[in-house]
Parts: sequence; structure tokens; C-alpha cells
Amino acid sequence: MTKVKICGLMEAEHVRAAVDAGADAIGFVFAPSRRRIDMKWAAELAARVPEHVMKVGVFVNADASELKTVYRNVPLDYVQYHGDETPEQIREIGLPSIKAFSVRTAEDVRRAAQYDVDYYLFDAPGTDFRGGSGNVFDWSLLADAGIPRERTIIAGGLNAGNAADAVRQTTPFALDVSSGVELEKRKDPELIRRFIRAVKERGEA
Ligand SMILES: O=C(O)c1ccccc1NCC(=O)[C@H](O)[C@H](O)COP(=O)(O)O
Repeated sequence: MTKVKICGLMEAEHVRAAVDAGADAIGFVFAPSRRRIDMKWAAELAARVPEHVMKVGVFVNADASELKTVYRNVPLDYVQYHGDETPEQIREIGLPSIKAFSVRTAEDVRRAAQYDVDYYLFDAPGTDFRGGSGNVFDWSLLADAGIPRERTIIAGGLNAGNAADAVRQTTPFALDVSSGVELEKRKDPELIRRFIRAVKERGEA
């Protein structure tokens, strides 16, 4: 069954809505963004999340010691690298990892093979910030990725209306969404529920 990650959560009500609706992972953004969250508040929110729901911290070109401080203080399961981090930097930091790739061309997708990480997240290029743009990239480019589908996460412009197509076309491990579960730039519990339903109830085994 395809997993769902709800990213950019900032409010207790929205974390609860995601967990209650069956999210498999939630994301906190510690990078420059309108969704940026303070470490102490993220720790409080994460403490209320059951263990089976993965907690992911999103970073963009963060200083290694800063990143490790957040990882120590917030009960995170994965670090999501959403900037220009190199394979060496990620290896040296040595934490469970997701590397995000902004996809414009097939070459952007092929770069992923240089990384030894737990999961590979393919996203549309950012506009204001490095992620969370609400734009979709060309999923057909993934045919060239050379990355096992069970370690692939698709992001970028997903919503309840296109989630089933994304799963059908890319057969990923998980879908990741942020803008598509927001109303007027704030997470919306009903949209969160609809998105998770659209992924989980698409009739797969
Ligand atoms: O969400 C952000 O504001 C953000 C800012 C900087 C780096 C990464 C960011 N988000 C990472 C995510 O995993 C998003 O869910 C992903 O980019 C998809 O976003 P969307 O197109 O809004 O669904």
C-alpha cells in the first residue's frame, strides 16, 4: 500500500488530523519557508505523534551541527535534505536520510544514483523556497531514474485529484504533499483526510 507523508505541519490540530486519517509520515520544515517551524514547538508536536508515524525534518543546505542539534532535540526518524547537499556531506552526517531532487530534466533524475540514502524524493523545482511550490513535474522522467521504486517518494503539486494518477504512473513507496492539503496557505484537516483517502482507497492490494 502506498504510504503518505504530510509535510509542512505547524499546528497541533493538523498533526492530529494527519495521524487520525492514517498518515504514515509527517514533515516539519526547518528551512527558510513560510512553513518553517521552531525546534521547541516541533519537539512538542512530535512528542504527541505515535511511534509508527515517521517524523521527518526538512533541511536546506543546513550547517551539520545545527542539523544534528535539531535531530537530537526533536524525535525525528529521518532527515530530508532539500538543498544542494552532496553525497559526501550526507554520508558524513550519518543520519537516516531522504534526499530530495528538483526535477526539470532527465539529468536531474539521473543525479539521484550518486547518492546512498534511504529514500529518494523527486519534487518539482521550488519557486519562493526550495520546496512546497505546489507545482507538478513530468513524472515520465522517472522512467530513467535507476532507483528502486520501493525507495522512491513523489512530491510536487499533489492533491486528492491527481494522487491516484501519480501512484498509477510512478508506483512509488510514498506520496508527499504540502500545498495540496492547504486552504489559503494553511493546512486544512478535511483536505488532509481527502488526500489520504485518495491514496489509500484506490483499490490496490
Ligand atoms: O514546504 C516547504 O515550504 C519547503 C520549503 C523548503 C524546502 C522544502 C519544503 N518542503 C518539502 C516537502 O517535502 C514538500 O512536501 C514538497 O516540496 C511538495 O510540496 P507541494 O508541491 O507544496 O505539495
